[in-house]
Order: sequence, then structure tokens, then C-alpha cells
Amino acid sequence: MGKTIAVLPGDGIGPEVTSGAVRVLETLSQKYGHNFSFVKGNIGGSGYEAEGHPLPESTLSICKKSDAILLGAVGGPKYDTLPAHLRPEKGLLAIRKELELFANLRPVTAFDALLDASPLKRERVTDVDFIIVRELTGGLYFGEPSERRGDVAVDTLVYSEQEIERIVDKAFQLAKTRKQKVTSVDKANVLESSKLWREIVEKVAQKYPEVTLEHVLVDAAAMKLITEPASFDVIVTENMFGDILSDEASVLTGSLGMLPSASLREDKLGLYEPAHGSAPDIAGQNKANPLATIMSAALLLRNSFDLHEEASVIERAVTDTLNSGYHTADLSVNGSNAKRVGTQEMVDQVIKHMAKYMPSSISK
Ligand SMILES: NC(=O)C1=CN([C@@H]2O[C@H](COP(=O)(O)OP(=O)(O)OC[C@H]3O[C@@H](n4cnc5c(N)ncnc54)[C@H](O)[C@@H]3O)[C@@H](O)[C@H]2O)C=CC1
Ligand SMILES: CC(C)CC(=O)C(=O)O
Ligand SMILES: [Mg+2]
Repeated sequence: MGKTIAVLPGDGIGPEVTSGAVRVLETLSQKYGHNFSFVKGNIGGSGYEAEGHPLPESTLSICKKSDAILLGAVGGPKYDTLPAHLRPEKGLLAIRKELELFANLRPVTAFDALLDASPLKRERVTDVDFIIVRELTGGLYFGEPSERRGDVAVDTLVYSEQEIERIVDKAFQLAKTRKQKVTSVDKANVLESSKLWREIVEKVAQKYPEVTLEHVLVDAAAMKLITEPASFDVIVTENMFGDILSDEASVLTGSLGMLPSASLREDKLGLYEPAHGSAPDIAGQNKANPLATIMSAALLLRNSFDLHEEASVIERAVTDTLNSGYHTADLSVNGSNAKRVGTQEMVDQVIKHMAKYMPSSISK
């Protein structure tokens, strides 16, 4: 199968983690006889430095011609003094909006080998397996006006019925294939946009009588993620709440470096990126955990290419790598087989463990 993957490394640890995921994808492409080609594009601060804009036209064009997009992360202190419209983060928001990637899926899954790496007691995280469905192209990050007025600053939170309905429907569809439970998170006791959100959730829920629905206010949801994380199945929420809650949820798995994500729209094109940022504090030091990006590559194979076997080769190899004691510095793993390694050694281990699940010669 000939497929083109746009690779947008971005800033900070972005190039380190995407190069690892590309090595994983190249290995699968060779072993299964797929013909993946990789086309690089600039985004974020490196987009600004190379082409004068955090989302250069050339990058958008590469992405539109590709079958899927793999992205690292953007941002860093050296770009803090740029004017607002040239900030790296604007490039990321712009690509999501331009490509209408409205559904951001962030699976949160406990790994046996990391149960003690979580700050919570192991019995509390053992059964954690939920997915955050975050609305990605509306809400506070996109509302206009967003500006300074003298000593006042304004941001605007807007949601239309149609924007809410399509993301909520996505969440119910997913719940049907999982544990049949949706938790809708809002702030309907205060925000008008959340009142509309709740009305639309109730309307969509009527189409899915087999799915149990609960509404939880966002502040209580933040608490319940810690006190009863295993009670969740599908959490659906608006853009900023999902952004914040997913970083919190990542800690249940042991580290922010463990949380992959898929940003999807109605057709097969998707953008796949770790949930974390550019981690300037560890950039360029071979310390970053590459697993969130490698697991994002698995989501790419599943969602954009329907390559479920190949995706599960990655997922099983990640589990085996962790079970063998290999971990990067962000994961506090103890025990007699614990081996702390750098980014590229971690990628090597995943590729090594993939070997036993792949055909030994080209099969297709
Ligand atoms: N999707 C994106 O591109 C995002 C970009 N950012 C940008 O990233 C920059 C840094 O933001 P922060 O608030 O520091 O968030 P961050 O997610 O980059 O880092 C938070 C903490 O987690 C650690 N960390 C993150 N990913 C890791 C990994 N793969 N392995 C090991 N440790 C990891 C970092 O070292 C840091 O201590 C900012 O410019 C921010 O705007 C932030 C979040 C998402
Ligand atoms: C530019 C930010 C909204 C990126 C971010 O924090 C995220 O998508 O998780
Ligand atoms: Mg975030």
C-alpha cells in the first residue's frame, strides 16, 4: 500500500520523538511490504525560523496531499517574545482548524509495568482504561475577539450546536464499541456554552439508549480522575477542559510522556501527536520519552490506514519493552530489572520487541 505521511517535528523534543516514531513506521513498512513515504514540513517556532510563519503555506500543502500527519510538539521560551499571531502554538491551532480536525482522542491506559510509576496507589490505577474525547476546533482557543484593551484582556468562548453535536456523537459511537458509558464534562452551573453543551448531549444520548450517560462538572471531574479513575470509559468535553484534564489523566499512566493522541475529522485524514508539549527543559538531551509519539503512530495506522495488525505490533512491543524494565527518566520504575535508557535506546528496544510479532519476510 503506497501511503504518504507528513512529518512535522516542530520544536524542543519534537524532532527527537518523531524521528523515533518514523523509525518504527519504516520498520513496519519494510516488513509488511507497505510503501510508506515520509515528507517533512516545518511547524511552530521552526516554521517561523525557516519560513517566517508558524504554519507555512508549504506545510499546509504537504499535509493536504498526505494520507496522515505525524507531529511532534511546538513552542519554547525562545519564541516567547514573538507577536501573538507568530507564536508557535498558533501554528498548531491553525493546522487543526484548517484541516477541520475537530475530534481529539486521548486514550489513557494503565500499563502493568508502570503501576508503581503512578503517584496513585497501584490498586487505584490497575483497571484504568478510558479515552478523553476532546473538542479541538472551537471554544476559548479560537473565539474572537481575543485581545488586549488597555488594562483589560478579553478571550471569547463560543460553541455552536453543530460543533457540539458532532463531537458528542463521536463520543457515543466510541462508547458503543467499549464499556458503553459516556461522562460528559462541562461547567453548566455557570457557563452558557456549557448549558448548551448539556442540552445537546441529552439530545444525542437519545439515539444511544444502550449507552449510560453521566454529567460531571469539570471541577468535580478533576477530583474524580484521581479518586476513581477506573470508573471512566469515554469522557467527552470541550477544548480547554479536555486539554487540562488530559494532562492530569496522563499522570495515572506514569508520565505525560505516555499519552498519545489522534486528531480526526469525518474522512480518513488524521493528525497524530503526543499529548505533551515541546519540553524545553529536556530538549536535545536524549531524555524524552518517545512512547507517546510511538503510540500515536499506532493510532495513525489504525485510524487512517486501517492497519490494525501493524498497530497492534507496536502496542504489544511497547508493553513488552516496559515489561522488560526499560524506561526513560520521566518514569519512576524500580525493581530488579529496571533499566533507565535514553530516547533513542528506548526506540531501539521497541523495534527489537516488534520483531517477534512481524512476518520475517515481506508478506504482502
Ligand atoms: N502539542 C503541543 O505542541 C504543545 C505545546 N506546548 C508548548 O510546549 C512548551 C513547554 O510547555 P510545558 O508547559 O513545559 O509542557 P510540556 O508538556 O512541554 O512539559 C511539561 C513537563 O513534562 C515533561 N515532559 C513532557 N513530555 C515529555 C516526554 N515525552 N518525556 C519526558 N518528559 C516529558 C517536561 O520535561 C516538563 O517537565 C510551551 O511552549 C507550550 O506552549 C505545550 C503543550 C502542548
Ligand atoms: C497549543 C495548545 C492548545 C496545545 C496543547 O496544550 C494541547 O493540544 O494539548
Ligand atoms: Mg495540552
